[in-house]
Amino acid sequence: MATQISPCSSSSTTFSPSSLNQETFSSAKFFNFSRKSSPSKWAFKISPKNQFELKSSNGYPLNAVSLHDGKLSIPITNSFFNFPIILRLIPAGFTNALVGAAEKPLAKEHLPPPKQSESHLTVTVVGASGDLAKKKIFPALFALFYEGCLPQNFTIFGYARTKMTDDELREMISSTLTCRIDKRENCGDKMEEFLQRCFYHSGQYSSEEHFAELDLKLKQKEGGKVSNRLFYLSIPPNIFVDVAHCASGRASSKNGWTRVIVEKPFGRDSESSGELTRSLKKYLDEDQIFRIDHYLGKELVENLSVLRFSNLVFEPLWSRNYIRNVQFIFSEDFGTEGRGGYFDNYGIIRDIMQNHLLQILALFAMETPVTLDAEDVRNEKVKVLRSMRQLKLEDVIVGQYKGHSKGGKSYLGYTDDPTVPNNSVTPTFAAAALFIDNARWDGVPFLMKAGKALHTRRAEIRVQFRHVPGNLYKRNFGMDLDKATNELVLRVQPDEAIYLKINNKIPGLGMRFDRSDLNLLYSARYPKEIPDAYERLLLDAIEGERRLFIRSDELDAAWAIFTPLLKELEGKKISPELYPYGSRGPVGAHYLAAKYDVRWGDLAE
Ligand SMILES: NC(=O)C1=CN([C@@H]2O[C@H](COP(=O)(O)OP(=O)(O)OC[C@H]3O[C@@H](n4cnc5c(N)ncnc54)[C@H](OP(=O)(O)O)[C@@H]3O)[C@@H](O)[C@H]2O)C=CC1
Ligand SMILES: O=C1O[C@H](COP(=O)(O)O)[C@@H](O)[C@H](O)[C@H]1O
Repeated sequence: MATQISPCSSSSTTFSPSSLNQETFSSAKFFNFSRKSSPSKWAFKISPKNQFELKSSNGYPLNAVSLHDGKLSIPITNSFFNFPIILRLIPAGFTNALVGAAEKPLAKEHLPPPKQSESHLTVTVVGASGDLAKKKIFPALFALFYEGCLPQNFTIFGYARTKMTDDELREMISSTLTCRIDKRENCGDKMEEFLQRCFYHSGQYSSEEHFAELDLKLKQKEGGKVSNRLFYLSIPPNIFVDVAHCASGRASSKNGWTRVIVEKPFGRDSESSGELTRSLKKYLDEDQIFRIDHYLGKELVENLSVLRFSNLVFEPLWSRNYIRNVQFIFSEDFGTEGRGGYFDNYGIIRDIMQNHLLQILALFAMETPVTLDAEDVRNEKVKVLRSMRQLKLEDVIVGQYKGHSKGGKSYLGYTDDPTVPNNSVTPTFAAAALFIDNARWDGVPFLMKAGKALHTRRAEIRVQFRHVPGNLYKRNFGMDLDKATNELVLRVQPDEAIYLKINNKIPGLGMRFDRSDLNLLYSARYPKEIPDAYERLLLDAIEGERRLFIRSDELDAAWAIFTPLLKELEGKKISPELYPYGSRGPVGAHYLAAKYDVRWGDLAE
């Protein structure tokens, strides 16, 4: 039986012990459950005669459970999954001091969350009038509401300088809300219900007074319940600290939690990032700061660890012994249109490589974490990032797109954008070779390639394996053994897929070979629409799950790899190689790969 559990909606699930990892016990047992709990944690084998009482450590009422025909049935409710909770499964008649003794006092952040009906969640989207808020944040909040993932009592607030009424905010966001293709029923009613929970407050980002006004409105909505407040800073980075100051001083919760999601960019280099962290920490504790990298919320990125750590066929191969190189490729088939002003101050290395691609690399290359808990995973990511060499100028090439006409249509070059200086040398494309100086990855090139205005939109991880030693069939491959190596591809987007390139005999009497794919195409295997990355990350922030958010020491380690290179590039005003809009990017990327005896895997496709 596959143990598929809808993360948020109410359901009653029956677990069949025979299909899961099994455990026999006769005394009280503790289980740490959260939405992320792996099915193996749900494993019980219990004598068929026993009656068990299920109790949660945080006061949630959970129905008693009993066994029927060796099956344990647990009612799962919204509240059950909205907060990580520890459950104790106690054999009937087992009254003991052990149960009490085993419970540790909980730290403030881990205090039992109050019952749903007694608490109220508010999500304040700061910068509500902006592009990201409209495009991603409000739609993700609606999707969570539709899925039953938001608590019973919640309110959404938009905050920005633009003058708007509540109705105008609703009007603005209503055009961006959609229901999933497979869930159209009640869509209109649900949207209306959601919109009625959305409100707006106009204010300055550095005005304590305006945040105090917001606080009053939040209190009104909370109606005396315990208040949990999430602020999403969807604003330019130069005002992050002002907002953190005002929100924490004048609009933070007095009796529940206050968390702040901070959007990238987290600084421009090691110094500015360190300064930003220090400034934020004047007003917020590290565990209140949720630095978001939305690539960590993408389905295939989340699956990377599952693929590697739960499949025996992969983990033993995951080292320099079998892997020749790893490639992280990001391309977009549009330019910086509309965001040129922001982009010119950052460039593609800061916009994509230092965060999205490096985060994926860290997940890919880290050692096995002790557990899947946030701190264990982030500890391993920091270790691998700190084992990386600082990136050198000779291991990087940069490019910038120029105008191009194709099929009677003209595409403007990067510097044709009126918000970009004519003489800008900001890279819109970069390729880099990175190295991890540890025992597992010594000498393996980790190549990155990221660009805007290229021929296609794509994000993928490609793992190229070594040649087969003493290959019996090498004559069949001719001179080019590279073409015969196995390659594992995780296509993050679009058309999520995992495929493995293998060599195969073409059926027939001869001995001719073919390169074929063992292909797991998500749309064919999993017909459900995949949630947007922002949904997963918002839900995690609401639940207090930090695993997919970036800790400050991870950020320091990430900037340490790129800062010297960025300074050199900018100090020397290195001119980028121009490439036509819609092309495959600068040819320098091929020379860089060739220097390490690598061929970009995406060229063959
Ligand atoms: N857009 C995207 O696709 C992505 C964005 N991000 C990050 O998310 C954050 C928000 O992005 P986005 O929505 O595109 O940003 P916007 O430029 O749209 O800014 C958001 C809001 O902030 C206010 N604002 C803009 N400029 C200033 C300024 N100079 N001073 C004070 N307030 C200002 C405006 O609201 P008002 O005038 O009403 O106050 C604006 O509506 C940024 O940090 C960005 O880097 C990250 C990934 C992707
Ligand atoms: O963070 C950013 O990401 C987007 C690409 O995100 P995706 O989820 O659409 O792949 C990129 O366009 C933008 O420049 C960058 O700031």
